[in-house]
Amino acid sequence: MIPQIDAARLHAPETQDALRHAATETGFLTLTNTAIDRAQVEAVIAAYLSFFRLDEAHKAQIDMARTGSNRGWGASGAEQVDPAANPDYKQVFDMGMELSADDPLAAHGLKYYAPNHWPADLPGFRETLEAYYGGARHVALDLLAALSTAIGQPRDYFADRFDKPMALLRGNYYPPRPDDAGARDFGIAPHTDYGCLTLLATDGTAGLEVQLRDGTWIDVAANPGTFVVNFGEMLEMWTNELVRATPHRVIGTATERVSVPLFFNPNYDTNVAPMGSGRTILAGDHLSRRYDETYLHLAKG
Ligand SMILES: O=C(O)CCC(=O)C(=O)O
Ligand SMILES: [Fe+2]
Repeated sequence: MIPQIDAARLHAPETQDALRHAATETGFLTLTNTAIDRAQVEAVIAAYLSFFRLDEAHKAQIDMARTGSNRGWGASGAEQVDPAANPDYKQVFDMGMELSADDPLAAHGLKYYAPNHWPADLPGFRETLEAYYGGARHVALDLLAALSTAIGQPRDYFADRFDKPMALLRGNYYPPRPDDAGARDFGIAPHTDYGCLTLLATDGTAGLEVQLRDGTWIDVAANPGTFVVNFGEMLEMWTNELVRATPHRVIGTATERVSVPLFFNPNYDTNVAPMGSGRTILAGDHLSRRYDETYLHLAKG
């Protein structure tokens, strides 16, 4: 079972127990009662839908395969998260943190702090996403503060490591599963997320499946206003594999579906080597390696 966490009681002893269990056993939890209400989630999902419904030529203006950045539109087939499967049939729209050119971190991680690409003629789209992005980062950071005490670290362990976060907000659009889709075709193939923490909103349509430790897949659904949270490979490494990165997938159904993950990662220059190891592995370098394996246009480039 997936633990449920009340975001208004993150530091209560029973929540801390549930959080530790979620992070170290299942790798997934659902989160209610955050500062982001149902209406705001519905608004951001509606904004993404209005973008994905644009014709291809319009979206192609900000196709990341053409612009070469991981901002803007990713067409169906642009990513392959599992080398044993075909490229995912989902479409995506990505935006993230922008830093001014004179910021020392901007020089490093152009990929992570690059200017966003916005579609032309879509009123309110940018504002809706930016407002949601700000709120989602707060929710994610609060949850990390609670997680750090739940796993025996100081409450502020993560705080100043996430003040210029490589935080990517994505809209995933899954069309109805194509009639000719086969066993190697997925909305998103089985994978673990690369980063630290993923805060996912969905439109309430079923589709997400999570793999339990015995290998079975279970459905996880959340209505707008309830979030699904999971942990990624970077945090797994950072915490000496105390926190688990759990495989998940979307095969897809006859119903179209929108989901909105915030991939929440620390500042580019954060040392995410296993705690206590004395090694240095920069968060940005770690992430780059995994991105290069997944975004087909980066792998080719
Ligand atoms: O759409 C979903 O429910 C999951 C999406 C996902 O796993 C991802 O974007 O990494
Ligand atoms: Fe994922």
